[in-house]
Amino acid sequence: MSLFRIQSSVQEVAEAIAAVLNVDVTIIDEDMYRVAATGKYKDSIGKRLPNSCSFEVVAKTKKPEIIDKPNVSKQCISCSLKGNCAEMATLGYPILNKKKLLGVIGLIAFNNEQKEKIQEKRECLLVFLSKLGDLLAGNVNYNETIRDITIQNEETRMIIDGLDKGIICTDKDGKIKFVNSKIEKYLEIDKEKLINNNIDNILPHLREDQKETLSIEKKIRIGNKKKSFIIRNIPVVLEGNKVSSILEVHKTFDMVRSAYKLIEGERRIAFKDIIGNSPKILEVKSIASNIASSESTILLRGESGTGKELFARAIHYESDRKKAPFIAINCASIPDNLLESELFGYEGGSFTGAKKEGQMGKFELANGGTLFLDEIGDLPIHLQPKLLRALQEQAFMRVGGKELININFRLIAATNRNLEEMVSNGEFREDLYYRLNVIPINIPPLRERQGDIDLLSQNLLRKNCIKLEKEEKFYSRELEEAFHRYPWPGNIRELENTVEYLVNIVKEKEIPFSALPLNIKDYLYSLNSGDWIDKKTLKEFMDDYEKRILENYLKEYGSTTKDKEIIAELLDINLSTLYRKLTKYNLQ
Ligand SMILES: Nc1ncnc2c1ncn2[C@@H]1O[C@H](COP(=O)(O)OP(=O)(O)OP(=O)(O)O)[C@@H](O)[C@H]1O
Repeated sequence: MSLFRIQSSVQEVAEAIAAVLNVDVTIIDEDMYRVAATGKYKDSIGKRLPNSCSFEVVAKTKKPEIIDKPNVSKQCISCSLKGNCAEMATLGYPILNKKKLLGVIGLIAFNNEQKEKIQEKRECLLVFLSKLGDLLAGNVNYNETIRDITIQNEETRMIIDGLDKGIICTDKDGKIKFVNSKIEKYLEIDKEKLINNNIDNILPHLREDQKETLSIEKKIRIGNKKKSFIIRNIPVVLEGNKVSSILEVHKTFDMVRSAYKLIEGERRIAFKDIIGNSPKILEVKSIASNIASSESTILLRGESGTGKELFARAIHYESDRKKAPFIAINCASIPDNLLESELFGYEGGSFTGAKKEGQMGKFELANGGTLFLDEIGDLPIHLQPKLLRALQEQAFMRVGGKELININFRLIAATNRNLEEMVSNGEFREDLYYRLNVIPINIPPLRERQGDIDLLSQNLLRKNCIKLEKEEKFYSRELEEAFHRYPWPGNIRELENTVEYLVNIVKEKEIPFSALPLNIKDYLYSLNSGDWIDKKTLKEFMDDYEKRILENYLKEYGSTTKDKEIIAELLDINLSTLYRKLTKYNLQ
């Protein structure tokens, strides 16, 4: 087969030999097919030789063979042409490539003159044919190397074409040598116009001289729009000199999505994950799932820990935006002076401490998806007009930026503050209030959803036993009663923490009332409401007393490290004992 790949060169070699020696020449491959031939056999190129012909013996033994009495010689015994062969003498020489047979060169005499030549010049001919065999083997090797490289190139091209990023390869002077199809699509320019063009004409100011990998964000005008890309410039350095560059071009939007998927992947919430079947929570779930696919702004209201963020996530993941990011930011947890750049991003060098290359804000990150602004009541008044504009125009400017950035996001805001009162006190802009309050959803506190307490507490108990690798536990009757009587000011978050605490500290299967954190027990004792509760033990009375003493000292002397040193000295206990007790009573 390999000789057929270079058939035209093989034919040239056959003709050259025939011209020099004035004999007929046939060259066959390892399967006994005639690859090239001169004279009588020219018409049989491509056909198989007669079965058991003498050249088959050469192929088998990989040794040269001269036959000067065809039809009668022992090598011709089993030839299918025996008795009818017109050949008067043959010389077969194996073509070997690293001991592997590629074929046979055969010289054939049809008259006495040719026969004598083969017989007389036998030694010379063997040397000559060995050189020509090497030449043909070299040609086959070369051809196979070229073929391997072509296949490899094609495979590499297909891999690079299949990447979900654009690739440009330039030489050391910035001339474009290669681009993949993604680049044509991103830049909306044909490959032909890119190849041999200089990169500076396509993506200017990339610091072509750099020798280490650099990433930059770049806005490029494509048609009448500016699009944002993140470009990684990777120099290819050989023996200390840059020989070419590979540019990886990502759509900023795609990068943000992939980063988001990495971080956010496991925090998907569906309405079915929101535990509760009290009529109040069922109603809220039904409203929320009905409006999940709408584009309108939602304002979630409810006390801290009632599940506002959980609802926001469920709305996002049940909306058409579910494949795009859900970006949450708590307006109360970021200092006023940083909030604007966190929300809207900034351009490089716009303030002291800013990154040179600038940074995206939450609005840009949420592009295509949902932005969840928690504690919206804490959004400083000076940022409120900017949020209002971004909401109305779906566009904004980065801090220090001059260009409007268009985005597409849905806003879900949440608060536990009385926004109406804030509006009338001038602390919250009325126009923004109305813009946010398009679909208000109130999430009831846990104390108003008594029916959900058992469901939630049982579910949390199971989850925590598994998480903390504890054997299965159950609540005592008093503890279940306590869960219902306690008003849960911290709502489900407080219930979650309480159950985790109980599973951590109780070794027995049954969790008793006495294991509850002191503040909850104190509250329930203070209710003084009947005999459902376990009686306080002496230890609990003593703990209460100790706690009250410590509270009074902290009130009187303060709670800095220095103050605590003074308190420990006055009470004549070690500082470490004081810290232990403060932790025990939740007074740190
Ligand atoms: N119905 C519920 N089922 C299961 N877990 C819940 C439920 N509601 C809330 N949680 C859990 O309670 C915790 C607090 O919920 P979340 O953060 O959504 O409350 P929030 O109202 O946004 O609180 P904050 O106002 O303090 O930000 C979370 O760990 C959440 O998973």
